[in-house]
Amino acid sequence: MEKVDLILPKDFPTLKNDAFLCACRGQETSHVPVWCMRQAGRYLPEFRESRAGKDFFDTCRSPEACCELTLQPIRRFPFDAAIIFSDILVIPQAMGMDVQMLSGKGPTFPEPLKEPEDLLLLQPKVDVNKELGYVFKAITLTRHKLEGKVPLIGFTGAPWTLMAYMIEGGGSTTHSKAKRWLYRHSEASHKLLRMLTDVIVDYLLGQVAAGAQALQVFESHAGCLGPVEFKEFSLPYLRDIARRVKDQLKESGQDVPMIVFAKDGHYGLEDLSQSYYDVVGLDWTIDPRSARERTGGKVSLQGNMDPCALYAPKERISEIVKRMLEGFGTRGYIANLGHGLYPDMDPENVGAFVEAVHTHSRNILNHKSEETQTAGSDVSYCTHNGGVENLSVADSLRSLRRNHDGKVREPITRLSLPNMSLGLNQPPLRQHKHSPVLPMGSRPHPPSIFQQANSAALASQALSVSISGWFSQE
Ligand SMILES: Cc1c2[nH]c(c1CCC(=O)O)Cc1[nH]c(c(CCC(=O)O)c1C)Cc1[nH]c(c(CCC(=O)O)c1C)Cc1[nH]c(c(CCC(=O)O)c1C)C2
Repeated sequence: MEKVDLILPKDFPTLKNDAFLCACRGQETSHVPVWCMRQAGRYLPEFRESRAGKDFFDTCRSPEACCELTLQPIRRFPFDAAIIFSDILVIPQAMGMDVQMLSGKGPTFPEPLKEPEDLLLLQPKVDVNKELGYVFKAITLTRHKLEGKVPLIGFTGAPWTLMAYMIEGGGSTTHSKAKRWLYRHSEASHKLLRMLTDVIVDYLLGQVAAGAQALQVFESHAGCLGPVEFKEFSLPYLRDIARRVKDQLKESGQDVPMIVFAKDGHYGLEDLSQSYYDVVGLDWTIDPRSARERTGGKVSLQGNMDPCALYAPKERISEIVKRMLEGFGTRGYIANLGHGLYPDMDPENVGAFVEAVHTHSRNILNHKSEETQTAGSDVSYCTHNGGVENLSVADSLRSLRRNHDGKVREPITRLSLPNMSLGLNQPPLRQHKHSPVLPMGSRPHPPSIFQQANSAALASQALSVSISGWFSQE
């Protein structure tokens, strides 16, 4: 028996920094958590040294190597989360396809899928413990070795992105071979997407059983689909994955935050915010305020600085980060890049990015808490029996809790802020002198609530959470 087999997914060290997990759930944090996609990567000299001369997928199959590569960025920077070192293409391998990582070329499938008959060559049922147990071992080992410093994220590629690689045989700019299947062999495409979805669900559940504390689903090739194809070939499978994983975890009393990152999939933002995920990851082409408006507080957001901004001088990085934080607000937000780090990036600038997120967000939060103390006496919160209690804005906001389906968990009667009030089908309420209250019993046109609530949300940086309560309780 190998040493790593004796390390079990239990008795994990206590988590010391839960900012990332709290932000995923829309809860308050003392700073905005930050991590970077591809934080374990070639921009780090220690990564290049560890990987030198070794085959990429041999490295992926070594739990000790994956653990070491995952920990390297955590030792260097105060990231708020670690992501397990692996690759999305281990799934096609588990389904029986040969995938090699060729230097200078990237992932290559010597025998990609060409026609629908080729689906018969794939394993119809994958035993993830047998085929991908090495990833689970890497997760368990890493979770122990992290010593509770930060949570560990597990991940997978989404069905469409994996399908694209399996048909293209590697990276592509047009994805024309894979898209040919969508237009020409739509039934076979759905069959393949369903097969992938089944493996992915088992794979993600296996990652959680091994110790993953959050899960990210990468739909890296969403951008080459139009809105219609996205709705048919990507969204239903992304939804199915989150629903099935969440449902099965619920049965064992677990709730693990799930993040969906559909790169360049702007048109899917509203749909993705109502797809059982806790967090929607954004690339840099979306404006933070507009993303908040379009997702209406139903999910937390993650992203979205242009990775190339890391080529800027440190002072400029700091300004860009500040603007990004002002756009997203500090609650229900995880700072990240809009895509992965590139190999030629300067680790020092990555450090500057992390520091800027922590420093600016702490400043904003400290400033906000001073304002909240002043605003506290202006806030009235009406209880169920019609009484009125005075609560601070912070208390009122704290009592808003989201479920992953976007519904407010605790019954909120009304939340009044100096410039905004929301009523939720409750007994007659008294109007606070500073609060223009929506008339009881009226059903204002949703967009008008949206506009009002959005300006309040921008001011308070959290109110948007209650908008979903309004709609879900109607
Ligand atoms: C560091 C690395 C990885 N994969 C590859 C590399 C570079 C090659 C090397 O080090 O030798 C090849 C590697 N693997 C892949 C590519 C992209 C090829 C292409 O389509 O152009 C390359 C060069 C495929 C891949 N692999 C992944 C995605 C989804 C994210 C994204 O959109 O970038 C994709 C598309 C996921 C992935 N891949 C990796 C991680 C590790 C954790 C971390 O982020 O720190 C993750 C999450 C690790």
